[in-house]
Amino acid sequence: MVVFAVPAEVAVILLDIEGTTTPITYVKDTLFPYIRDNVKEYLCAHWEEEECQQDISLLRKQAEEDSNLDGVVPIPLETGNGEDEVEQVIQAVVDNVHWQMSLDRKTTALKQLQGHMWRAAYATGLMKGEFFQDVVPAIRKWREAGMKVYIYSSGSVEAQKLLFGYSTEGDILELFDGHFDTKIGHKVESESYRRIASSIGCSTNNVLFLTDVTREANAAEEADMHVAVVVRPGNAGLTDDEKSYYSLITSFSELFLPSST
Ligand SMILES: CSCCC(=O)C(=O)COP(=O)(O)O
Ligand SMILES: [Mg+2]
Repeated sequence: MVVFAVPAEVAVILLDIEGTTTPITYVKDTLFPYIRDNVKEYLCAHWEEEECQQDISLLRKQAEEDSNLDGVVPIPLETGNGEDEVEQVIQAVVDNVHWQMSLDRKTTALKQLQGHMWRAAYATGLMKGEFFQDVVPAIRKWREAGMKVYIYSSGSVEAQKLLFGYSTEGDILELFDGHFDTKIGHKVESESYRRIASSIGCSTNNVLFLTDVTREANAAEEADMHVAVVVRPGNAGLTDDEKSYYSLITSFSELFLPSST
C-alpha cells in the first residue's frame, strides 16, 4: 500500500468533496439532474420569498459579469408588469442555470441556488450524501489523533451541511470543525487558501489539503499548504507530469499521521 507521511507540522486536514470524499457520479447523476429537472418548479413555488429573490439577484449579477461569454442567458429585471413578465424572467433563470450547469460552472450564484434547492430533496429522504468507504473511518481516526478537519468545496456551505447531515452514514456533521465555500474565494486561487488558514487561526503550512483537481492543489501549494491529489474511480485522469509531481493517494487510509508511528 502507498503511504503518504503527513508532515509533523500539519494540524488541520482540509477536504474537497466531489472526487475526494464523494464519487463524481453522485454529483453528476444524482445532485445535478435534480436541479435541472426541478429548477422551474422550484422557482415558481418560491418566487415571492426573500431568499429566492436574493438568489435571482445574484444570478442576474453573475449573468452581467458573464455577458462576454458564448451562450450566456441574461436575466431581465422584473418591473411589475404582470404574470407574463414573471414567466419570462423565470424562464430566463431556468435557461441561465441550465447553461451554467452545461459548463459545470462553480459560480457562487449557481451554487447558492443549488444548495437551497437540495434542502427539500434531502429532508424528504429523496437523496442521501454518499462517500467512498474509507472516508468516514479515516476522518474519525484523524480526529482521535487530534487533527482538525475542515471542508472546502465549490458546493455552498449549506449544500455541504446537507450532504454530511443527511448521508448514508447518518448525520456526520460533528466530524467537521468548519466549512468553506467560494465565498472565501475560488478554489484555483492561492489567496483563498491563505484566507482559509487565517480564518482557522493557523499558518498555511499547518494545513494538508486533499483534492482531485491539480489546479486546486497547485493554488494551495502556492499558498504553502501541503497537498496530496486524490485518485478515485471516475475522476479525471492525470498527466504523467502531474502523476510524478504530486503526492497521490487512492484512499484516505493511505495517510500516515506522525502520531501513528
Ligand atoms: C455539497 S457539494 C455539491 C457538489 C457541487 O456542487 C460541487 O461543485 C462540488 O465541487 P468540489 O469543489 O467539491 O469539487
Ligand atoms: Mg473535487
